Amino acid sequence: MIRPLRLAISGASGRMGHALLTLLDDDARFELVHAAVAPGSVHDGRPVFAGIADSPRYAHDWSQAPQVDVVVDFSGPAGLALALDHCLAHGIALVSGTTGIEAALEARLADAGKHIALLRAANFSLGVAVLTRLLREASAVLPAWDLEIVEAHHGRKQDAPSGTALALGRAAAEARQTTLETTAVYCREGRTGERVGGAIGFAVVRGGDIVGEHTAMLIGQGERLELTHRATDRSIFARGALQAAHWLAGRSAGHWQLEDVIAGPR
Ligand SMILES: NC(=O)C1=CN([C@@H]2O[C@H](COP(=O)(O)OP(=O)(O)OC[C@H]3O[C@@H](n4cnc5c(N)ncnc54)[C@H](OP(=O)(O)O)[C@@H]3O)[C@@H](O)[C@H]2O)C=CC1
Ligand SMILES: O=C(O)C1=N[C@H](C(=O)O)C[C@H](O)C1
Repeated sequence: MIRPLRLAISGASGRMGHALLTLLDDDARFELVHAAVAPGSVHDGRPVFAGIADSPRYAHDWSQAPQVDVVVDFSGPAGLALALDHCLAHGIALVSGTTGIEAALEARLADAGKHIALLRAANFSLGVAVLTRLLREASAVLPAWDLEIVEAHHGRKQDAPSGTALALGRAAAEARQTTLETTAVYCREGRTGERVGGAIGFAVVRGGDIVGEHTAMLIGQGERLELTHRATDRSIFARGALQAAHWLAGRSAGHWQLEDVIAGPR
């Protein structure tokens, strides 16, 4: 019998942590061995699975972690930085869905690919992977149409625009042989003047319990194409991340993509 992979979750007490733990209940591929939370978290020290005698406990301290095969991180920039330290120190594969990362941590992550297997995605759903492909194609076929990306999320989200919106914008920009750095418009207010040709605009909605919605609007003269993805359940992200973790554990160092996982075994 193949032993289950020893899994650590970074951000285990959060919304995505909860979605991951719910799926793990019924997934023999993994054994949860560490459940990382923030220093000072109210969950620190509590059992992860209430009523189970030998349940792992939430812990802020990675030095308490036993041997781990793969870490799945949905925490935030600070939590990801701590998980990354641990993965680099012990040669552990890392799957991360954390978004809103600043340049210094991006640079550390870029370098980490030389030492560990790393797979990051702004969105682990299958539907958004397909949306990205469709947008790439539509943007290339309709290069002169105006592109606006609208995203909506729950009121507790910490970053904007969402990582997914930025990734969609990047994919479209690439298909048009340009970059987000030169085309993105993140904010419009007051007397903005006319829309700049070739701009990729972003608009952000926050409120209530919206799980995550993204619409790419390609706007021409007399017609408009809209590509929309609506997530209604976080389990779609959790399932994708666990699939990625199963695929990534034991792989060589490097930056792997969700597309590699979807394409199948190598
Ligand atoms: N790629 C994708 O498919 C998706 C990505 N995301 C991204 O995942 C991230 C988390 O989202 P969500 O679950 O909604 O967030 P939550 O705020 O619900 O959860 C965050 C979790 O991270 C923990 N945490 C916070 N700071 C630290 C720290 N310094 N060290 C260790 N752990 C820490 C929190 O612990 P505690 O609260 O106990 O203190 C909590 O468990 C965000 O960046 C979000 O954008 C979300 C959904 C899908
Ligand atoms: O914070 C969230 O909730 C989500 N974040 C991701 C993002 O920033 O794109 C993915 C998903 O839309 C949910």
